[in-house]
Amino acid sequence: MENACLCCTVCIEELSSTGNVVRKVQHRNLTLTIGRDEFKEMQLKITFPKKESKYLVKELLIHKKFVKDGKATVKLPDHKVQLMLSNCPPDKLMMFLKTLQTKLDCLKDKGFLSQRQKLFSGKHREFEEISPLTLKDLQTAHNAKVKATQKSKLAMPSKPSSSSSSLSTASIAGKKRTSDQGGHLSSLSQKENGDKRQKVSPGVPKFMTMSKINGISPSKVLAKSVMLTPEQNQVLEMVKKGRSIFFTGSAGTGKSFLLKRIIGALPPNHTFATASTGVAACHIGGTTLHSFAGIGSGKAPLQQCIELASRQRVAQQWRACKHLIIDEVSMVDGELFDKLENVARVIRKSDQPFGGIQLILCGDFLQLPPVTRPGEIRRFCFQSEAWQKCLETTMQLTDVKRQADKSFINILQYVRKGMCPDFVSDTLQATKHHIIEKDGVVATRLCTHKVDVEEINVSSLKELQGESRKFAATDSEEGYALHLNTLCPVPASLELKIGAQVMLCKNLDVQRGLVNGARGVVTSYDTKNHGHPVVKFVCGVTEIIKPSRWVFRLSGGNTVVRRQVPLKLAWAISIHKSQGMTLDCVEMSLSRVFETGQAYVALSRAKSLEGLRVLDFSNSCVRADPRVLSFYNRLDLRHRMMHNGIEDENEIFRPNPSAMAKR
Ligand SMILES: Nc1ncnc2c1ncn2[C@@H]1O[C@H](COP(=O)(O)OP(=O)(O)OP(=O)(O)O)[C@@H](O)[C@H]1O
Ligand SMILES: [Mg+2]
Repeated sequence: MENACLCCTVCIEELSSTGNVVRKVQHRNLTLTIGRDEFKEMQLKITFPKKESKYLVKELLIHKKFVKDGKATVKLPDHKVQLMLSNCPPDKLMMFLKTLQTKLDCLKDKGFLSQRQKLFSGKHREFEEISPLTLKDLQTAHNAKVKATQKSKLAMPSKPSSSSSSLSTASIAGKKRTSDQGGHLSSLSQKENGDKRQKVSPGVPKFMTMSKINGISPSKVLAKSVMLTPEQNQVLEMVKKGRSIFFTGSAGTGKSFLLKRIIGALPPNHTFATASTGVAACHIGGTTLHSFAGIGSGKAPLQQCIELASRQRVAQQWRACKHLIIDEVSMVDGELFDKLENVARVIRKSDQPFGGIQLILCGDFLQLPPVTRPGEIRRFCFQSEAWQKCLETTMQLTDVKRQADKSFINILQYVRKGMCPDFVSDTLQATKHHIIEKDGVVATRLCTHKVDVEEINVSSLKELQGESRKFAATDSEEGYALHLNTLCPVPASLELKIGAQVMLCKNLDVQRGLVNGARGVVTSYDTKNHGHPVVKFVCGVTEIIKPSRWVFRLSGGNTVVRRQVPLKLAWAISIHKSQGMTLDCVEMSLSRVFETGQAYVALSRAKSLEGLRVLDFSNSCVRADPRVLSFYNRLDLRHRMMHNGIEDENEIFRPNPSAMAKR
């Protein structure tokens, strides 16, 4: 069972009775397996290259603050052992810990056998991998926690005493041994010979309680694990097989969404998530491709780029990389891609394509192209030599998730391909009469040019009556403000007034609609609590917006953190900056469109036709690059050919056999 096994780096720490580390040994690539013994009690098996160790698990403490970085600590107080796990695929680690916790909660609910009962049972030793987590398990664990919380509330003396003594005499009727569950009790251990509980490791304050880890309701937990569409799952499987892949699809088919899941499925120490632009990089929690590569703008001759990438910290990063993710690859210049491929081979001292790195590229070439200077010849990434050499598989996502309205999706498909039949232009022209303002939230204006954005936001803020408030970002390193301004969606200094139109730049609570791109208006400040802005969102939720953190990995591996209120002014944003976003209510002027794909990017940000207003639609803004169209036509042709004879209908290219053999 996939979630019962985890392969990662494990540092095994042996602890003294006071909780100090007395010995520690680090092992790479150990396998942890959750199983049951002959008494159906939980065992954690660690498989070393030449031996294995098994621990009976009755108590467990988990520190999972860094689970997103693929790290966690599992403490087994009964065995005085602490396992420091690192370099785990974050999603896998999360599910492993959830399985461990939930199954243990279920077992605790049933109670444990005594040593005596075990001795007299006469059973043979057994180890069986634990069964997959079911909704029933989650429900049982959840109920057990509720029950335990109620019991502990009832057992709680009116005057709380300072230690375990108030808890030590609590016993649970009908069970030989039950370690009470949930809440603070999960940080308590029991002695073998009774129901006495005492606090273990008072010196380890940051261990999570089980109730916190399992705090999500069972249905939500399972829903989260089945969220990918079948075609998204196919891509994920292909990535897991180690293929170098390009996956594409129209706007809103969930490419970036899937990338986040892919990142969660790969080992963090060897995975580098990048994108062609800062905004797109931030969207997937990564860095820019330029920042990763450490070759400046990449315009210098190849030899110079190699020298730049040979700097110790940059080279270390290139060597550590086994999986390179690039979002919005349509904006990566073909010449740059060829240079990167060359640099990768030289720095990694490998003749394999891209130095043996697995490439996971995603984007839509019918959206914005690479930025070029006037007079410069544009070369798309798919026209590069490296593309032909390195990419083994291309897959397409076809299920649009951003919009639900089929007729709007159909209109967008025409615009994407540079086509504008009458019904498309009639429908889009008619949107200029749409009234999309709601509850004081005005539509965000998408502008073709950056200068217009600045002007609209500054002048609109000025026009508002009332005092302005400034919110200053806190950066972990001084001197990075300018760099962070390009990477981070929030500015170093954010000026707001009551009535300011804002956009949320972070997913705060997806269930309640507080998602990246959600539009709202500042209604007041939370005077009781640091004066954080209070925002009323289009989705109907009013929320105090507290500062959030953004972590960026710089070239050379260092990280820098910006802490700022996750809002930005949203009277206007540029179409280039909007690439990758989903917007609630959006207005645009397309008369000065200057790029192929630009109108498509702007239009496809809207979640619905009702939430869209095009002020001046004309057919001339709908443009697609003929080279890109023929690239997609070739893909479609191969797709159709494969459809007849090949099982995997979304797979367009068969793998490049030479690249496969070498990896
Ligand atoms: N499997 C899914 N289930 C539910 N929602 C999804 C799924 N996949 C994507 N979405 C949602 O669809 C919207 C669009 O997804 P996303 O931004 O990843 O699309 P995209 O293909 O990257 O678009 P673009 O080309 O514009 O960057 C997001 O709100 C995302 O949360
Ligand atoms: Mg995207």
